[in-house]
Amino acid sequence: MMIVPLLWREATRFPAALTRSVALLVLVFLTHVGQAVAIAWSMSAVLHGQAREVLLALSLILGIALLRLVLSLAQASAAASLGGLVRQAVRRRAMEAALVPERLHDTGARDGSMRASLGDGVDGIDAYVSKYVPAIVQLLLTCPVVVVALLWLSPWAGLCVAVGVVFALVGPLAWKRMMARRGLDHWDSYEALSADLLESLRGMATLRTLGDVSGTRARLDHRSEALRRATERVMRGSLGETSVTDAAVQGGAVAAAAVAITHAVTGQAPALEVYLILLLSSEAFRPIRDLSRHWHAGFLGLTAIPGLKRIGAFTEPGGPAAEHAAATAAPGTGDDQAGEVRPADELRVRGLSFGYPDAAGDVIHDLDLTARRGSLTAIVGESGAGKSTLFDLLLGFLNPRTGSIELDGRPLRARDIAVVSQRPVLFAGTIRDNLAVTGATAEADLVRACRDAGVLDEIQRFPGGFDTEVTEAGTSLSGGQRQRLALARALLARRPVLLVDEPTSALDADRSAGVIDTLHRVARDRVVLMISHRSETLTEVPDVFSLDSGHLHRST
Ligand SMILES: Nc1ncnc2c1ncn2[C@@H]1O[C@H](COP(=O)(O)OP(=O)(O)OP(=O)(O)O)[C@@H](O)[C@H]1O
Repeated sequence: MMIVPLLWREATRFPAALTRSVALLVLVFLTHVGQAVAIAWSMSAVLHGQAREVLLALSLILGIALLRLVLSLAQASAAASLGGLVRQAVRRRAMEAALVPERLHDTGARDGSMRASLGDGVDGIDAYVSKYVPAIVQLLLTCPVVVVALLWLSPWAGLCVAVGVVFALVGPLAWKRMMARRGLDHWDSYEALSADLLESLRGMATLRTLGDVSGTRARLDHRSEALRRATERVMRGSLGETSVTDAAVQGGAVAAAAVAITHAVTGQAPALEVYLILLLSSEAFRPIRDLSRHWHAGFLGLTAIPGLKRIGAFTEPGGPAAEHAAATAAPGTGDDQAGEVRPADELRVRGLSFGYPDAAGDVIHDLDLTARRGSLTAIVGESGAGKSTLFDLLLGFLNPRTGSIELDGRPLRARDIAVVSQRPVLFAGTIRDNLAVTGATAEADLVRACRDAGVLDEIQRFPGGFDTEVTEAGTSLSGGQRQRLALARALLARRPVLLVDEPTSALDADRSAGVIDTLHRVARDRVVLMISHRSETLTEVPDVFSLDSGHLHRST
């Protein structure tokens, strides 16, 4: 018996479903005990030639079997419903955490391992929670009752069974712990293979052009081999665990049977009692056999726990992630959604300093910046100067060591900001679907935003117009089209601050000038702050700052 408090807590979050599942399990077990008693009665009646009793006992056995069928079906359904509730809750929390990026660009999480945890990991804990947990409760409730009944019938037989039960529960603990340890390696291998496989599939074109297909195949083979070895190690541990449990169960039952036979031979007990000892001692071990079966089914869930913890599946909403999720909640739900942008005049950053925890010095040094509504503000800087870090600080993904960020004199909130990232993400669906994530659905709004973003002409040239399908990650559109569509989406979000990261990186000179014109226009009723590498596109921008190793200067 291995109790994992974290998963118990998940099961006890649904007390009604857990109680129903346990109660039905106990009833099913009672039908087994009842049937054992009826069989003992029928055999004793056969021995004594009591035809009427035999008939009665056989009818009872049949009735109990039918009752058990109904109860077993109800119990399976109760277990499925408990498992479903837990799965849903765990997945919901994981999704809530997953939908809050740690950084604008790189979150550090690998999609493949996330998928493995969210899919197979969550399914794995279902078996532990819906089957193993109720089976433990049932064992604790029923096993002592049967052992006491056996002690009453025959103290020696009861003692043999009691010792067998204790050994069956305690004996395999060391094996179970070893399996749990090996299981973690197994899960790590499984996650690593899933992550590598997904990345290889996504990057297949790049790998092919770099001539690394065979290298990738070798890496995947290596991962596969590691997973096979880890699986074998777990299976060896599992065999050991099963053998110890079986030895204790069989040993206890055989010893009790030997006591029963001795009673029969010496004539110490009537036939009915002998049969009862034989059958009940076997029934006493039934919950243990069930528990062992469910342990193997629920084992995958145990090994997935660290992965699930990493993605926040056991973290209650209410932490910083949830606050951020709430702050960036879907447009249409906040007070700043109705109608036009609720304007803000001034974004002011004062004395901002930040250093990464594992880095030697600060990346942003005592930075002051004011960006105003009405004119575009741009920040230029070399690669590594700290531009993305500054955006992550503005977005609240990183916490400054010192300094403040205010919008019109109050702290800047995540829901004040719309972002067009350097690598905009589009979702599988139509262009309209991608724009509708902002909550805006009116055709006139979509047309205006797309016109302002300079992408309307191209959309109208597609045969499907706004209903043209874009694939996952937007690969059916050009880089420039994706960027302008993302800009249209950000405009539809109606936030008072617009952050734009490298808006012209995927554009030719004409298009770049067009996008800068667009940003000038949208800056009339928003604070617009853009990052750029290309200072040559910023000749018309009045406020250009240059970021140099985390120090900000006004550009000349
Ligand atoms: N998670 C991190 N841990 C430690 N250092 C980091 C981390 N992320 C970024 N840095 C460092 O911080 C500095 C600023 O990085 P940042 O990504 O902000 O630069 P950037 O100006 O946006 O660069 P680019 O134009 O290439 O995107 C770099 O020296 C980078 O190596």
